[in-house]
Amino acid sequence: MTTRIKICGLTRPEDAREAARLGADAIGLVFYPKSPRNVSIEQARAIVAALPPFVTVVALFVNPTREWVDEVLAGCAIDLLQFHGEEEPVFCRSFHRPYMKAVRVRTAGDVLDAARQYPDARGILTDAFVEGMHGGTGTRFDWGLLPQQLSLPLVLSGGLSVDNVAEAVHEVRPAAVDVSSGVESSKGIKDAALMAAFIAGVKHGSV
Ligand SMILES: O=C(O)c1ccccc1N[C@@H]1O[C@H](COP(=O)(O)O)[C@@H](O)[C@H]1O
Repeated sequence: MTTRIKICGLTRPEDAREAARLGADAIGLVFYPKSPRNVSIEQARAIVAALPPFVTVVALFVNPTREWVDEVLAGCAIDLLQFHGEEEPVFCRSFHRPYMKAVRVRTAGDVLDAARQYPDARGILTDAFVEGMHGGTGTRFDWGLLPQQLSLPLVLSGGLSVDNVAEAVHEVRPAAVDVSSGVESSKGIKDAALMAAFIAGVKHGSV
């Protein structure tokens, strides 16, 4: 199976265009005001308009209100929701859109528990646990905590970079990888050379 690639935390149309040109399957837009990568609906619309067809647009939220998710969905062409906080399953599914649930991994049971709790999610995204932060920290976690088998597709994230992504893909065999910090020159600004090397690393690790 091809390992799909999501580049998250874009804030500029030109970075989205470049990510797609290089072969990213999905891009992520952060709708979380506390993030340095937060975008407005207007910014998001401009980013989405820069994309060619067949690139999945993911909207990332952390404990949003229903009204905020509805406003984003009404204002911008979103394909998939990514919930990164403590959102309940009933909330995640209530938008009638495909969604992923993120889990910040501390114990071997965390990912299995999440798959049991969110059986209708399109995937479980695993991130590092960093006290007081919800994600996008550039921190990796112990991949040995991940289950060998999971009922849902596993999206590996958390501190992935050009230096470790081939090893990560080779070792974990995730359905997809998600990266933000590891391909940035500064927060929210993606580096074309790093994105290219990251995507090459995924391909290298997949063989
Ligand atoms: O990118 C952010 O600022 C962010 C904020 C709050 C929650 C999640 C966030 N990003 C996601 O975190 C993971 C790991 O990112 P990194 O590669 O370690 O920087 C990834 O899924 C991002 O989409």
